[in-house]
Amino acid sequence: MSDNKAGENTSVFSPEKTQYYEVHNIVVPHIGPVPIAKGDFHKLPKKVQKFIAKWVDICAPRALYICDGSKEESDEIIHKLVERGVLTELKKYENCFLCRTDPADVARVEAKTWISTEHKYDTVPHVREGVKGILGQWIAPPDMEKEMNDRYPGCMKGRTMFVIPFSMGPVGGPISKIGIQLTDSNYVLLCMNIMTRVSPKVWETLGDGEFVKCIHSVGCPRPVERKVVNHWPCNPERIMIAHRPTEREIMSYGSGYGGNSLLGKKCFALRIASVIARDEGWLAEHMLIMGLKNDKTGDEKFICAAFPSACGKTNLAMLQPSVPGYTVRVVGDDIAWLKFDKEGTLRAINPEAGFFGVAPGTNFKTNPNAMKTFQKNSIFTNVAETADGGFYWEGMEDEVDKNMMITTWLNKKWQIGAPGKAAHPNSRFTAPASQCPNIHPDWEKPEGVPISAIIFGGRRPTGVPLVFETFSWQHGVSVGACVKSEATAAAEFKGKMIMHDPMAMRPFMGYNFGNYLKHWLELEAKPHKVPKIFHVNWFRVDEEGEFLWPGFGDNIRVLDWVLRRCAGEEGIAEKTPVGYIPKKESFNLTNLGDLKWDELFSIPKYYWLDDIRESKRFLEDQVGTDVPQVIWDELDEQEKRLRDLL
Ligand SMILES: Nc1nc2c(ncn2[C@@H]2O[C@H](COP(=O)(O)OP(=O)(O)OP(=O)(O)O)[C@@H](O)[C@H]2O)c(=O)[nH]1
Ligand SMILES: O=C([O-])CC(=O)C(=O)O
Ligand SMILES: [Mn+2]
Repeated sequence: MSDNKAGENTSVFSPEKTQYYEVHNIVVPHIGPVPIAKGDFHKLPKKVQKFIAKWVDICAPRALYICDGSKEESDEIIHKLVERGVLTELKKYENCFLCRTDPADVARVEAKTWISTEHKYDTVPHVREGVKGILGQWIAPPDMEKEMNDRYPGCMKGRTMFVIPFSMGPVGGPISKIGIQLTDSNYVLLCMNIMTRVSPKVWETLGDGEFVKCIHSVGCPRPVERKVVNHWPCNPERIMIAHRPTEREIMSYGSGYGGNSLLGKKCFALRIASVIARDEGWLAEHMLIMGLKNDKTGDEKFICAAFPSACGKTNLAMLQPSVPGYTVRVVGDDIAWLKFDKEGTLRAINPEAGFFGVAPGTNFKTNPNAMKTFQKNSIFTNVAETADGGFYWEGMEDEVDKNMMITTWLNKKWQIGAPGKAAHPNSRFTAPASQCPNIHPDWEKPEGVPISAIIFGGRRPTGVPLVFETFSWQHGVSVGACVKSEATAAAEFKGKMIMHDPMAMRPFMGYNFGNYLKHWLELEAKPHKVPKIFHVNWFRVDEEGEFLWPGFGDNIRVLDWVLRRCAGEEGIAEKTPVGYIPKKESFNLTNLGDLKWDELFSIPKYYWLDDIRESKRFLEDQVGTDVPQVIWDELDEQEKRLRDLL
């Protein structure tokens, strides 16, 4: 790569030239001219030209393609991918396609995700000696440079480099941010077109301004050395998802899947954005946003909820109520950017433009709104296919003919009832949010919607009640800091272990978690009106392992109680050591049938005492001296309340 001049402290990635353009080529110092397949390179902002040139010089693609996010562009790419066998058309629907990945590339890889800052403790907390930190992985800049040098030079040989200008949040909105992703994956381009706002308008809005630099390569230059499985190039052994928050830069190598490759999502909108949010006084959170309009009064309230991956955000956001009373509409299903306005009201925007949702478990009973959203213009990854050109996954048993021939995600013939699974447990749909039948009319409102409640939750098979309200903002933050959940298929973990996932952000923290908690606590300052904080658990089971709560559409009953509490309704809550729980007679139980209320709401003293000790140990081990004193005080008080319990 570039030869550093003596004494000059530049990265090996910095080309010296600033003039890169010939009529049909971009000309870079080390590899010379590279043809421009599409787009007006010379019209791009200068900073962008420099960014692209630097990476063309390093990655050595065979051509450059500047995307415009148009329907024609997607159609052209889809056509090519269908011809090559990368995508299969799902003929039963309009403009829907199935993609099967290499089975070695099916989920986020947390063990290979890194953040690089000059000072280690900017990124990770003071973890106890000998303990492996789980709240982010730090890598020193020189080590990162070395890893990059081992991967990127020539990594796009024989492939096209796509330049994707995208906005997280409505283009030009006051809370929105711009990113530019370079990628050699056309699947990624298609999904980015759905998940973010890709448009030439981004160039105008950007001008000379700052943008988040996103570099992505599947790590499979041509001629390929690694066998390509399913026409899905990737390099799982060499995956590295790296972030430089100070430089607002993301470099992702080796994977084409989901949160590893759609860099606007977890990498930008959570990890990098949480750092920007810290610096600018707002929050970037792993939260859904939804609106609930009271049909009687017409009053509408919005709430945010943070659950770990594959724990029910998409389902709650799209909720179809099982009982009358509310009109429920979705603003976002995965990520919220929250900012206090001048009046001190907390407002949230959904930075995304699409849903990248878990397919298994989704059906017309559990989530009809999702089903209706992806009947057209959608991409399905690692689901199964029915003989009549439809999608199929676990949970659709009652919606497909029992004798239907099905091809699994692994391309094997299969029928309902046969052993094994038809779809990968982390298989996903990618669909435009605008197609959701209950999308909120204000979902793209640039200044966001006002938030009345924040809800934390996780998969807790035992001990944790269906819902409780925390006593204060500080208590709520301590509850968020202690969120735990059973592992799911969204990342590489196996088995059903209960893991800590504080604030549902464990895999997505962009900076020292202790400082993140301080930031949350500081937001309570005047004139900020902080919302109430709740905790929910849809996943408690009885002795037979059956869910105690029906979940899905019935979750409206819980939200009803939450909103009544937010409105200050008295007499509907009972105080317990962990928070307020509903009084049974105040809770909407109409048509619910048998419900083991006492079991669903019990707060077993010794379970909770163990839990709190374990949470304290977790914070001591993982966050150490960075834990704010307020959090210790809250945990001590909670422990005392539990001890006093008869
Ligand atoms: N029992 C039960 N299962 C649920 C409920 N809500 C969601 N699920 C199941 O949990 C799984 C994940 O749900 P999602 O809504 O996709 O979870 P998510 O939080 O959006 O996941 P990510 O997109 O990975 O962040 C699916 O298989 C759902 O069917 C519920 O209320 N009760
Ligand atoms: O990031 C991904 O691959 C999918 C996702 O939404 C999550 O894991 O929370
Ligand atoms: Mn989701």
